[in-house]
Amino acid sequence: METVRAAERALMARLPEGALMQRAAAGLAAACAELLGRVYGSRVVLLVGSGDNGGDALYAGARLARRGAGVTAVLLTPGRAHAGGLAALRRAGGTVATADSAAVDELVLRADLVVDGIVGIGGKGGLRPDAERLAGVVARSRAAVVAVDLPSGVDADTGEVRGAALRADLTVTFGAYKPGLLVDPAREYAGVVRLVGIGLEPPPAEAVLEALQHADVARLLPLPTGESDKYRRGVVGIAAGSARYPGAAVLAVSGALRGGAGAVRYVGPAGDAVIARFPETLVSDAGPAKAGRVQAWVVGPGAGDDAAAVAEVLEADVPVLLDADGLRLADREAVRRRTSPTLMTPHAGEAAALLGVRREEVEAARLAAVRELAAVYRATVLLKGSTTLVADFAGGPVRVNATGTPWLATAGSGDVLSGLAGSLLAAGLRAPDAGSVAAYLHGLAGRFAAQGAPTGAHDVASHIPRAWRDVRG
Ligand SMILES: NC(=O)C1=CN([C@@H]2O[C@H](COP(=O)(O)OP(=O)(O)OC[C@H]3O[C@@H](n4cnc5c(N)ncnc54)[C@H](O)[C@@H]3O)[C@@H](O)[C@H]2O)[C@@H](O)CC1
Ligand SMILES: [K+]
Repeated sequence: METVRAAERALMARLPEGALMQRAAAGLAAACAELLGRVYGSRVVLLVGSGDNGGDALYAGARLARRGAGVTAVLLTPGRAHAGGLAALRRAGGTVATADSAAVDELVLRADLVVDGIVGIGGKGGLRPDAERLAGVVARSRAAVVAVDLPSGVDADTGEVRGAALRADLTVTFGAYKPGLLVDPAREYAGVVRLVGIGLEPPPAEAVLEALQHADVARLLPLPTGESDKYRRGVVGIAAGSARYPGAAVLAVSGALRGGAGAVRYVGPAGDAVIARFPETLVSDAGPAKAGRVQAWVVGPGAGDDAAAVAEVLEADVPVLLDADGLRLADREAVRRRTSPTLMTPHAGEAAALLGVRREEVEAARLAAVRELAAVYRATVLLKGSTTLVADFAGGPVRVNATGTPWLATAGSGDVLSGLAGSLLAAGLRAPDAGSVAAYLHGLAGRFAAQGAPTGAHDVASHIPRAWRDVRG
């Protein structure tokens, strides 16, 4: 949050005191009014902490009170609530209660709207006991809940939620998206997120997270030119599958064929299954080192215990994508020594095994986990899951993928992703771009394939071309 704060300080130096808060409160009140539909006669409860987050809530409450809402501010730390905001609310006809008064629960339970202004980006640690108790009452209420800047109790910087937190239907955030609004588990607490501009633009180079949009992905897609032949467009090698798991090889190849490489070379024991489904594949049963030239390797999906193939691939002087069994079988030092890029694509369980922690710990702190893995392996890491993150060991913003859908949590879907990302590597994309573009296309393809119903991984792969066309407009 230091970036946001620095930008705020710079802007405030140029603006009359309170101007930013007034902009924030105006945007917040407008969003609340829209949610309420009819403001006049509605019952609004403001939960107000001791900082400027509470100030925003109080000024917005004053605006709603002036439009005829019955507004009560519940002060969690009486005596320390924002003085200007409190005066404005009183002038507008609002009333004030303290969190320990007996009537507060009833007030919350009967409200149409609860505005969570307990803490914003200045919050430290989880909710205090009185706030935690109120969060429980809010959860039982049928009121719509609007969080100011971010839901109180979530960590703005990391997306971690260490205890109780307010669950919002809508979060109105100011100036910039905070990581806690984009990364699970905190993201789940935020509901729909609306960004209100207050004239605050943190310098993009310092952003902690970034999310690619259609136009960004369109710029990164490898497109054939008049000069292209299949070798110039890149050959991707897939070392995957085993007698036990031939399907993983087929699915990885199905992703690779749709990723922009000019040809797909398959190496491993599932050649017959691959050829039967995709006759355009170049198949070899010699090891990766003897398979002929490729511009990138994918190793691991369904590979069983073929540690030799993983070691051979890691020696190759081209980009390598490590997935599934490949992650488990790869020697850490061999990965760190590599001079060509390495892209690792674990899910939370695999990431936990590599870091030597429990899966729950990775799920609770996804941002920290993806950064740490990237640093430990000197690699680019794509952490799959509810919010897919891509981090590079060289630092820079972590990319968060916005296109995912829970329907993608299906067997074999990761094999398709690894083939797709490997193909983009072979076509010349940098590892962070190959990972994030693949996640983006894969998420879109999953949405097109699912359309609200369960879908299989092969179907996701066959919708990748539609995702390309959608991105290119
Ligand atoms: N700085 C600015 O220019 C702007 C700030 N805005 C608002 O101001 C907020 C940040 O304000 P502050 O820096 O005052 O910080 P907050 O209001 O987020 O919280 C800090 C206050 O809460 C207390 N506190 C910290 N952790 C707590 C916890 N776990 N439980 C209960 N109380 C806790 C602290 O003692 C401090 O008084 C933003 O989130 C946003 O809502 C907006 O008004 C837009 C402009
Ligand atoms: K809040």
